[in-house]
Amino acid sequence: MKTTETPDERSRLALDLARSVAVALEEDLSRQQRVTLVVSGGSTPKPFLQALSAIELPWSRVDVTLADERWVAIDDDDSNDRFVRTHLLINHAAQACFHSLVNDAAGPEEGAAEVGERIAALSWPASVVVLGMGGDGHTASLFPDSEQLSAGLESDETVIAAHAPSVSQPRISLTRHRLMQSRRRYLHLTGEDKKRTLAAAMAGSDVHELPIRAFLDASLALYWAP
Ligand SMILES: O=C1O[C@H](COP(=O)(O)O)[C@@H](O)[C@H](O)[C@H]1O
Repeated sequence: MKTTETPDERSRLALDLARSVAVALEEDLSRQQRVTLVVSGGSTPKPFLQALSAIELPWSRVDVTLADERWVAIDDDDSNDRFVRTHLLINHAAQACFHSLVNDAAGPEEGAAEVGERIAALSWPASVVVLGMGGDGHTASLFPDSEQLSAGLESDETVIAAHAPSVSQPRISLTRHRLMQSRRRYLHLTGEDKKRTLAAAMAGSDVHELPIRAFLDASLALYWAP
């Protein structure tokens, strides 16, 4: 099915989302010393991260981390770490403190305990979590075909190691439990295909079929453009 890209609408959406996130961070920074911002990887967030980076804020008091990560070297093209450093930790946001979801361990199973401790030590609830969604209804690295999906949706750990036949690299993901420890949650989507997936998610209730369902509550702010 054809998806028509409309860059202007996507750029406007990214700017709207960036402004909304910045207002939220500023509001929390007026009441507390440090705030936590959780962002997603993938391709969709690039213009949002760039727009957010250009907004003036007391960024040195903002801790940034990821909803999920591929267990690859931080200079790998597929690294969300690299993605955030390239597109968010620039301009004003270069002053933010970034907390990676990877370490030197051989794989996410070996590395998860240390990463989880480090991420749990940030200021929670997070001010803002910005989620993305794949066409299969996954969010973060909570994939419908993953053996670790139940753990990701139900465990009270901070992170889980995740594998799925549909993706080539091992992953590490914040759990639903940790992602829900947030004052504000946004879902940032583009394209007709994702709109259809979201509509399907809204029409049913099996979180194992479409994991994004586990996050669809009245407080989730939807940001979509064609
Ligand atoms: O694998 C991932 O995919 C989703 C969506 O990515 P996109 O490229 O379609 O924007 C993302 O939200 C998730 O964090 C990422 O690891």
